[in-house]
Amino acid sequence: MIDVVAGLIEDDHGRLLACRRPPGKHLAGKWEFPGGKIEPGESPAAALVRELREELGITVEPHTPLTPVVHDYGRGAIRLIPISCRIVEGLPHPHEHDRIEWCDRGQLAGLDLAEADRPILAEWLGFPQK
Ligand SMILES: Nc1nc2c([nH]c(=O)n2[C@@H]2O[C@H](COP(=O)(O)OP(=O)(O)OP(=O)(O)O)[C@@H](O)[C@H]2O)c(=O)[nH]1
Repeated sequence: MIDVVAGLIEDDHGRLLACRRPPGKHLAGKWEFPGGKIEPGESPAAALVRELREELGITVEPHTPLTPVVHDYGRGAIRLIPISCRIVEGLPHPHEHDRIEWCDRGQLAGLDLAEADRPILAEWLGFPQK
């Protein structure tokens, strides 16, 4: 099982940052929540901070963990661990995605999201709006 952390980055308008996987990668063209594989001995929150620095050039503060999702795309199972977070420094620039987009609830519902991310988005959409 490979543990992967994914950040639900919320802005002040209640939107989430969605990122599109680039051509040539597994799940190219699918949208996801940015993050990546957790290294041995690393906590999910620490992995999230490290990955979002690398991928987007931002520093985040992890907040609430959501329910992890185990999924197999046919090449071994991943455990996707979602954590909501806020940006405390920097503006996101895509270093590893071909598009990034702040999405409101309607836009999120219409995204061609990676399969493992769908229950995560459903859980987040079920939270009361601020
Ligand atoms: N970062 C991230 N990965 C996700 C999400 N949803 C999802 O299924 N994944 C899958 O989790 C795995 C780890 O992703 P990654 O971004 O760290 O790794 P990668 O694409 O460089 O590695 P890979 O191509 O060897 O799998 C990938 O297979 C990716 O497709 C998500 O929301 N965020």
